Amino acid sequence: MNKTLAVDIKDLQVKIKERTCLDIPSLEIEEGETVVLFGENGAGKTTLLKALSGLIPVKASCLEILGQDFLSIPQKKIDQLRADYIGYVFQNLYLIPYLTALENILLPCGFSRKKKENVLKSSISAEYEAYMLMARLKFEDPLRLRHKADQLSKGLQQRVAVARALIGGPKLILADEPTSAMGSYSKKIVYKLLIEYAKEHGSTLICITHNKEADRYFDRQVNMKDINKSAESNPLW
Ligand SMILES: Nc1ncnc2c1ncn2[C@@H]1O[C@H](COP(=O)(O)OP(=O)(O)OP(=O)(O)O)[C@@H](O)[C@H]1O
Repeated sequence: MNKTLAVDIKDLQVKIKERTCLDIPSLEIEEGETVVLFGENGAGKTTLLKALSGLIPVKASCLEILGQDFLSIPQKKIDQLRADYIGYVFQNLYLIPYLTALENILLPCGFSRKKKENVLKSSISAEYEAYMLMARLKFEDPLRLRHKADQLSKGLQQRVAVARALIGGPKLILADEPTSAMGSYSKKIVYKLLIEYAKEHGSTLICITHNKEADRYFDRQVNMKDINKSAESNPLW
């Protein structure tokens, strides 16, 4: 049987300030696969996730994400596809500091009718789904979801960012070091939820981590130095 690819890349190149940061001859990730992406600092992990979500300009002979040809569709459509089908935990989180934790989690349902509809298929409301996700992340005190995002510790902010990425059942979940500010107990909870959620929804998960303990939770480990030719010539390491 033919496999369905969530990510199909050929000859992908990304230049930042005249320097080639990514030079990836080929990368295929199957629909529903959970992948951990690792590599040295500066190996291009974050840049790769940005390229996969259409956030930066790239050169490639093939960049198909969730069956959509990102090289031939207008940026506006890519932005809508990202809102509808991708959940992204950014390395810098990008929570809105003056909104509450709950309002931050609900944001994707405001940007995407698809995500809102998805939530309402399985939950009585988006708010209820947000509470359920945070309960699964062992966010002990639901009242703190009413606190402004910048009043929470970095570890709790990361959990809020994870819940925001998961709400609405995205087909592709991208997580950029989602547990960097957490202790080992919390890390385990977050990885467990990311994997469980991806499996429940048939979503593809790509997660960057420096945490070797995380490897065993994922279907596949991808080392940047095995896929990125420009990594060999990176002057940083
Ligand atoms: N905005 C930028 N301006 C200049 N150089 C950049 C920028 N973004 C990325 N780079 C460079 O691109 C390369 C890849 O960076 P990237 O952040 O993707 O690596 P990474 O593997 O995610 O690193 P880390 O583990 O430290 O987060 C690095 O050499 C970095 O210095």
